[in-house]
Amino acid sequence: MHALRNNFHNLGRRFGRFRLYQSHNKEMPKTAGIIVVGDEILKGQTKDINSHHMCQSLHELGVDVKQISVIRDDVDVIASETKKFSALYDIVLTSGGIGPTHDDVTIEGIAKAFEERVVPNPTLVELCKKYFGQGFKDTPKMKLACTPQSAELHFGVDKVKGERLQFPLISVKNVYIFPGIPVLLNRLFDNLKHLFTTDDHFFMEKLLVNAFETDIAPVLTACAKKFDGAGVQIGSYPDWFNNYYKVKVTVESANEDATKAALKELKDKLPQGCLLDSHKYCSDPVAQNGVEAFADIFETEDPILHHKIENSIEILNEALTMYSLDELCIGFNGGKDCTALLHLLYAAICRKYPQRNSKLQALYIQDEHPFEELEEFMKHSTNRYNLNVITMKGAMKAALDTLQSQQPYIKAVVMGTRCTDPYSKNLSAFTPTDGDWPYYMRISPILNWSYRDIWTFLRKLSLPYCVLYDRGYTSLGSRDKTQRNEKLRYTDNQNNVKYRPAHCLQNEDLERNGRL
Ligand SMILES: Cc1cc2nc3c(=O)[nH]c(=O)nc-3n(C[C@H](O)[C@H](O)[C@H](O)COP(=O)(O)OP(=O)(O)OC[C@H]3O[C@@H](n4cnc5c(N)ncnc54)[C@H](O)[C@@H]3O)c2cc1C
Ligand SMILES: [Co+2]
Ligand SMILES: [K+]
Ligand SMILES: [Mg+2]
Repeated sequence: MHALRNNFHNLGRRFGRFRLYQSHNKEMPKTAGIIVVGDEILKGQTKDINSHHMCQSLHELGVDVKQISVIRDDVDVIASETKKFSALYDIVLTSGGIGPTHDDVTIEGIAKAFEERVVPNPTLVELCKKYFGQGFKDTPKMKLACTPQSAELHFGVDKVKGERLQFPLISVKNVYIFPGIPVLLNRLFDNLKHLFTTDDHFFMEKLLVNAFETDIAPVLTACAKKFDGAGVQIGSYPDWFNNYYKVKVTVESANEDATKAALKELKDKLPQGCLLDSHKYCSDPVAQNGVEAFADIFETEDPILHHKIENSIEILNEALTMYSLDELCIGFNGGKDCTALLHLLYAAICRKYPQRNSKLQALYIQDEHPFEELEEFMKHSTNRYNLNVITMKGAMKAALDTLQSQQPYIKAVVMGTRCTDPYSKNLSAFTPTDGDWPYYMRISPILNWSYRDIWTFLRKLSLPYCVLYDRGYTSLGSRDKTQRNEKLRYTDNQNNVKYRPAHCLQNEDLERNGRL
C-alpha cells in the first residue's frame, strides 16, 4: 500500500513543473524544500537560523519538509538548485541574497532557473519610489524593484497593527523568495502563513527512555519496520546532558490511529521500567517555579523536607528584605547543593520582584582545572536562570578580595553550604565571614538539609544538575583532586565496570569519598 502511494506521488513529482497550479496530491502531505543562500553561512560567519524557523512553522502547518540545501551566492548554483527543487517538491522556499549589493544574486538565479528575464516590477517600482524617493532608479536600490517576469507579489497584513506590510513576499511559480534577515523573514512568514497551510496535520507522540540507544535499537528497528507501511516515522534522539532520560523517541505520522498503534507497540516492547512517566517529569521546571508549589509537593510524602524547604524560603525572604538585588549574589559553582539553592532563591526573587529586569548575580570562583561537564552545566544554568555570572579565578580568599575591590556594592553571598561540609558545623543562617577573610555576610539557607534531601528535591522537581553526578561522582571539586565514588562502583552482566548515579548512594557519610 505504501509503495503504491509513493509511486503515485513520485509520478506527480516527475511532472512537478506542470503541476504548479493544481492542488497537490491529496494522498500525501504537501512537500517542501528549503534553499538557504549565502556565502557567509558556508564560511561559518553567520549561523543559519532561518531554515530552522521555516521547518518548525511548516511542520506545524502540516507541510512535509524534505530537504534543506545551503548554497553560495552564485547565479548558476542558485539556478540549478532552484530548478531541481522546484521539480522535486510542491513548494520551495529560499532565504537570502535579495539585497541591493553586487553579491546578492538570488533573483537572477531564480530567473535563470525558469529561463525568464529580470524586469522592473511596476508595483515594486511604485513602492520603492514612495520609500526611497524619485531618484532611486539610478541607484543600486533599483535592484530591489526587479523580479523575474512571471513573479507574483503577496502582501501580508500585519496581525498586530492590521496594516498591509510595507514589502511583499515575491514568488515565482512554486518558489517563494524570502529575505535573509531573520526578523524580516519571520515577519513575512508569520503574516503569510495561509499560503502554506494544508489540510494535513502530523500526529506526534514521544517517549522519554532511560536506557542507552544501543540497548533499545532492536526494538525501535522492529517497530519502525512494522509500521513503515502505515507511514509512521520513528526517531531516536540521544540527550547526553539530561539527568532523567537518555533517549527521546518520537513516533509520528499523518494518521492518528497509526501513530497511536506504533506508540503502544513501543511501550509494550521496550524494557520494563525504562520509560519516564510523563506526569512525573517536567521539562521546564524553571518556568513553573512558584515557591508554594515546591513545599506542597513534599508535604505528605516527605514532611520533614517540607518543613526544611519552608524554613529555607523564610531565610531567603529575610535575606531579600535585608539586601537589594545589587547587594546580593549566590555563590554558584555548579555543584548539587547550590543548584538546589539556586532554584529556591530564583523562585523567591521572582515572587518578590515579579516585574524586575535586573539579573540575579552569581559568583563563580573558577578552579584552575574545572571539569568540562561542570562548565557546560554553568553555561546552561546561566541561561536557564538568567544569571549575571561574575567569574573570579584563583584561590578563594584572594578571589573574594578581588571581588570586594571590583564590585564593592556586593555585601552578601547566599551559599549552598550544609552542616556536614568541612568547617561548617557551627554556621548559622546568617554568619559573617571569619576574621581573616574579606568581610561578607554569608547566608546559608540549606544548612540543615541532608545529602538525601538535596537529591529528593532536585529529582522530584526534575531539576537539571551537572551530569557528572549521574556518572559516579558524589561531590565535585577540582578535576585533579576529584574521583568517582567507589561506593557506587559495580560490574554489569557483561563484566564492564560501571558507576551508579550519585542519588543512589546509600550511606551519605561517604559523600566525599571521591575527594582527594
Ligand atoms: C563567599 C564565600 C565566603 C567564604 N567565607 C569563608 C570563611 O569566612 N571562613 C572559611 O573558613 N571559609 C570560607 N569560605 C570557604 C568555604 O567554607 C568552603 O571552604 C568552600 O566553599 C568549599 O566548600 P566545600 O567544597 O566543602 O563545599 P561546596 O559544596 O563546594 O561549597 C559550599 C557552597 O559554597 C559556595 N561555593 C563553593 N565553591 C564555590 C566557588 N568556587 N565559587 C562560588 N561559590 C562557591 C557554593 O554556594 C556552595 O554551595 C567561603 C567561601 C565563599 C564562596
Ligand atoms: Co501503504
Ligand atoms: K539517532
Ligand atoms: Mg557541597
